[in-house]
Amino acid sequence: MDSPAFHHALSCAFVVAGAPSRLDRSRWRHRPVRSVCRRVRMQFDGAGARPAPLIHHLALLPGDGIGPEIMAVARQVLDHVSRRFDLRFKLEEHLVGGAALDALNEPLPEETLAACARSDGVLLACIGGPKWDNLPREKRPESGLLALRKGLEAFANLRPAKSIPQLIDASPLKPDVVRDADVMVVRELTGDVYFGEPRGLHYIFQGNGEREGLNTMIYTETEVFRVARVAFEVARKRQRKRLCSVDKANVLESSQLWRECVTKMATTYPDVELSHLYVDNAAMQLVRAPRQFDTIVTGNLFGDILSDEASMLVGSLGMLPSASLGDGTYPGVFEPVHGSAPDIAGQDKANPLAMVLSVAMLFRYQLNRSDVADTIDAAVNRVLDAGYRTADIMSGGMRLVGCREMGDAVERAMSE
Ligand SMILES: NC(=O)C1=CN([C@@H]2O[C@H](COP(=O)(O)OP(=O)(O)OC[C@H]3O[C@@H](n4cnc5c(N)ncnc54)[C@H](O)[C@@H]3O)[C@@H](O)[C@H]2O)C=CC1
Ligand SMILES: CC(C)CC(=O)C(=O)O
Ligand SMILES: [Mg+2]
Repeated sequence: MDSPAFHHALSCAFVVAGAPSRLDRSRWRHRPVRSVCRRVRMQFDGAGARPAPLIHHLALLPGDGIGPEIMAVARQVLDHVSRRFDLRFKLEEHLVGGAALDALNEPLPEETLAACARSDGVLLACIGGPKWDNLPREKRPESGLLALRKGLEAFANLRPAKSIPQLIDASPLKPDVVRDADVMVVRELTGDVYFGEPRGLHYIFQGNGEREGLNTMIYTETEVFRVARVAFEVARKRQRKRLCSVDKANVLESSQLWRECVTKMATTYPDVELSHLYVDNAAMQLVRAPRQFDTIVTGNLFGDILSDEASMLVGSLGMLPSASLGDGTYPGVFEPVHGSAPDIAGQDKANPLAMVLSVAMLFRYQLNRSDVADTIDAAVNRVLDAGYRTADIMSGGMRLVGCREMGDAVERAMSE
């Protein structure tokens, strides 16, 4: 699972037949060499000179709510990484979500998508908030997030939820239930009911004296095969090599197709043990006996819900990072699982660790630097060992800190 070759394969080598592109690449690829190639290219100062460090161009999207607070911590981590590993970053902040609506009346301005598309990796904090909740659908911050994922063809969202011994008491579940739980949710991210097709077939309609809301749940075979393939690859590299596909095939045609495609894909992966669960049962099993799960593959809607639920294996949404990956044409998006937490925004209460761990996933899955990722993961571990806790993971005898102090603690721990 941790071999550079595997992560390189995951982040850039999945060849997906028939994946339509919604970007005009020639317009946005200002630089001659693609991101994935840039990673392995050395830059030379001149004949006989020492190779200069690579410059990684990263697009940072702080977004809304607690977004700017946790993005500040991500920057701290990147600054430290830059010094310690002699890496050079060009960090560019761009607007998305409510912040973009306020400034430019668009939840995903074209320049933001273009900058992300030509970057070497995208770090996104979170978007949304009550201020924008009553806007028309296409003007909501959430539409900007969906358009970003779709625009970058980030169809596979890896959401690891691994119980952390130091946080066993932070989980509302019994220690005996969550201990050693280690689940990787692979959530399909650019299809399903969030992207009902044909475009425009989603509405609230006034007819016959009452309103009607409609969305369409659609999966094509191509969409299921490509995410299933990622999930089988992930499962294959894990120790237990088990994959559970979660659907609602007893009721939904799109789920029936999902199950057929995943089952077909399994013939290519005889070393991976495939099982199927209906989503209602899966939701119950996840809190009843989470250790039965290894890798889960599921659709966009079910994955959204199940991964928030899985955060309770660790203790807080504030601990869950994610990587949203495509076939390597565009960079991945590295983003916490949580939203903008308006209830605690601007109060220095947010847990920045999901964001920090998402930075680690950027190095592991996108920049092919598992050594840097390991350093960041280890620093988070040390900080928890030392007893630092934000309010969401606080338990008896620990040291309550705010977002900024947690960031400082991570930075110090990275130097140890
Ligand atoms: N990827 C994204 O940007 C997402 C955005 N959203 C948007 O976020 C807004 C709020 O949605 P909610 O349903 O409240 O979900 P949420 O994930 O923002 O918050 C749920 C609960 O978890 C807590 N929480 C979340 N992240 C935390 C952190 N890092 N540290 C400490 N506590 C944390 C919050 O305080 C809240 O009590 C909405 O506008 C929603 O659409 C929701 C989910 C994902
Ligand atoms: C706001 C949603 C579109 C996103 C979400 O809840 C998620 O990606 O987990
Ligand atoms: Mg969600």
